[in-house]
Amino acid sequence: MAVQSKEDPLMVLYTRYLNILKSRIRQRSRNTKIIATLALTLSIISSTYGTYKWWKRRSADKAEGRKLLRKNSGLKGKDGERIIYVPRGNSISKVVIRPTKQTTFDAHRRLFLTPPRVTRLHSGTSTPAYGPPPQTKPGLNLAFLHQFLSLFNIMVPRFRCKETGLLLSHGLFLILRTYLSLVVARLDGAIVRDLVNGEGRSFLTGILKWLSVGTLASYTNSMIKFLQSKISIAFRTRLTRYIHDLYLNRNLNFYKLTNLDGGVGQGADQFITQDLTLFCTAAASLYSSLGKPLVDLFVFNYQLYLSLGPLASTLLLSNYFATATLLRRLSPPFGKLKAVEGKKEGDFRALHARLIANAEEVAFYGGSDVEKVFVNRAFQDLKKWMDGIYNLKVRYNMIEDFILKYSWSAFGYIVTSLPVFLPAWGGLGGAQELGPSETASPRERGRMKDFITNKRLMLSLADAGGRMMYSIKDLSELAGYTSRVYTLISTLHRVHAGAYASHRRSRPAELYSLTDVQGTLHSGFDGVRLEDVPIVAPSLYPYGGDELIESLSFILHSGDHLLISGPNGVGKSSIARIVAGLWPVYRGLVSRPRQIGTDGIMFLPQRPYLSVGTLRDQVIYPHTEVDMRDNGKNDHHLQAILDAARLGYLPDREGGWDTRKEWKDVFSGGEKQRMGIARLFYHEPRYAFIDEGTSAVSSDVEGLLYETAKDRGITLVTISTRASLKKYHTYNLVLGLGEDGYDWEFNRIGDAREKMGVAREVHELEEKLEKVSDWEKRLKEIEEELSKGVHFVSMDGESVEVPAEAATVEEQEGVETT
Ligand SMILES: Nc1ncnc2c1ncn2[C@@H]1O[C@H](COP(=O)(O)OP(=O)(O)OP(=O)(O)O)[C@@H](O)[C@H]1O
Repeated sequence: MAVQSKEDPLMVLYTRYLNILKSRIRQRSRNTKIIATLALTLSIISSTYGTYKWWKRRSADKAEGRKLLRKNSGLKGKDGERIIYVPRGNSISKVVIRPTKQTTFDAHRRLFLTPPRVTRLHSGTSTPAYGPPPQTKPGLNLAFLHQFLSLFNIMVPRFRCKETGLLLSHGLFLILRTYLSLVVARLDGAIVRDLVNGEGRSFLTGILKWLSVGTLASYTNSMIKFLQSKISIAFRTRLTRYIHDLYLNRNLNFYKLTNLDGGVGQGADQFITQDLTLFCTAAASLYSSLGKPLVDLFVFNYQLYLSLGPLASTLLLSNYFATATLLRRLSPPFGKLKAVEGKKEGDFRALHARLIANAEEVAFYGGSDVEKVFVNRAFQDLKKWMDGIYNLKVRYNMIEDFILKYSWSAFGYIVTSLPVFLPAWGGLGGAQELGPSETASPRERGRMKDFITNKRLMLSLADAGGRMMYSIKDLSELAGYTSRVYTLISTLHRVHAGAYASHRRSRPAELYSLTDVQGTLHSGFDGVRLEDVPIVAPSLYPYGGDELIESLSFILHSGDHLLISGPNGVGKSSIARIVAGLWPVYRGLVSRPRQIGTDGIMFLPQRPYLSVGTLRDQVIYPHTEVDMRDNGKNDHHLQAILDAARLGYLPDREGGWDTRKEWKDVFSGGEKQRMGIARLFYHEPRYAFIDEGTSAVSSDVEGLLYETAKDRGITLVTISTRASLKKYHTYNLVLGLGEDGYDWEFNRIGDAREKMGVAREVHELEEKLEKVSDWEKRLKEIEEELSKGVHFVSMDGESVEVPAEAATVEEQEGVETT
């Protein structure tokens, strides 16, 4: 057959361009040749010098990394980038993490919050506000295309980036593999022909060629797999960093996402850890499972067109379309099924995470049985869903397998037989059949070679087509993962931008919902000020929150310490949440210092938090060791701080500053609270909110801690129900007054109003005490009477006095007491 006997097209191209180059060089003058040689030498010297400088810089980096590796290597570079050194075998590699710029988020907001109408992801309101509405089912539709392209913008941010390089080299290897498959198909045919012809020399050469092509093909195959994994991890790195930048930033999106928005349910952990990984793996594998077969389809179809003729090509193409249409119709909605599976996995995982976080409490209550019921129920739910998916899959796989493997191969045999049975329609193969008649035997051998080559091509083609068809399912599953990741990122954008709009344009926003935030949080004030601020416990979007206090106003300057007191659940901690920016300011104005922590304002939460890391990290949290050293502090300072917080024994007890433990299990309740106070002493903020920060600390130590904090120039805002703390404060904000408990009072401790308030309180207490003493008196009288004896009236009306100890016996015998 002519095609197989032709020279390799790649070799033809190579020889042609080599000859052109040689002839051009020959035509040049002597001077030009000298100049060109000089230029080449210069460029070699300069690139060698460049490489030498690069190598020196790299060695210096490595030396720096080795020095910093054992310490916390979170160095900060320009533009907020972080430099970390990671051990890699015997060497160390430097990783620079650049934060995503605000302008990038602004540019992407359009993609994630205002999708084009045609995708039907848009909610229809004029104001851009929502992530995908629930009615958009994940599947092979325009919404999927939009979501995937939006994510692609993050995964491959510019043309000149690492990911483009990876995709291009992956593409090159895919083309190389297709080319090698062609070479293999030809070789296969040639080897069989030589074997049948009994040409030993050609046969051996064929085998040698086969082995060398095989080596190259194996290398290509493993490179394809390697690059596929590299693409997957590169995509994952881009997306994870992007999500982390959006999730963990100054806007406190990680808190707001679950506590205020609720768009992603229980939390983002499942989305970030599992769904994102599945999405990246599916996206990277789809590139090769769609890209390679697509290249194969074109190349092999063309080859088969040449050798089998137009009829065969038409038949093959119609076969593809028919199969794709049929499978698409029969395919269950894998995208939607996968998205729901992801959610159920998340629920199950969340229950386990919750159990780990609260293990001690559950153990004290002996709650293992009920917790088991919860986790088993969640697992059962997940299992049922997955069983359903497997049942659907088994039916679909059966049909898919039959069509792609057996009916396609039967069809393949028919197509390859075209040159034999229908030579006029059989392309070059047919032409050979119609050619001048040779002896029967060489023609048969030629047929065999052609048949084997064509069969191999058909097999590769069937494989390519099959993989394309299989990827319909993969594509649907990818649509499910895409929808999950897109939902997370669009919800994060919504939280980040505060882009909330009323669901119905005609209806006004619900009172105290996220669409009804009209207050201002002003940071940059030297003090804490609230002006007509309602204290509202928010509900999840789009519902309205509960008003705890209608309107609160007070102002606090440096040096004036404030105690916020009142009954439980009245809204004391809520004030701290509003000032910290965790909850929205629905109305009025809240002013506070700009900085959080050192030189600004700091909040010690009610539940003490201990981070992962060393003992040192616990004291300096949220600083890192590098920050600590930048601030001119060292371990001696930290020791003095621990001494002041009455925790000076900790480094010895725990084995030094660099000890790493699960600190939340190591420290006692009081130690945890004192660690919070130690952090306060380390950061020395101008203002500090302490929410029940010393409730587990003995009162003598508590007093010392308060005095030390004040001596260090920290203005305290203490939230507590302990009246004994009054003596360390200047002002007292009392909540929960009045009949309904909605009133409040802000008094200077010790002034006339406060004294009146205290007198009133004392008076109320005295009244209560009087009542108690009346009751005590009465109780005494009863006891005395009982000890004297009890008068009983017998059944016949006579009064009988019975000693106390006998009374119960008489009672049992039916005597009525008076
Ligand atoms: N994350 C939250 N989302 C919605 N409502 C909340 C949230 N946290 C607390 N609340 C509600 O806000 C109200 C006030 O809570 P807050 O913690 O301010 O009370 P508190 O006065 O500090 O009580 P305690 O003295 O018990 O600490 C409570 O009714 C509570 O249910």
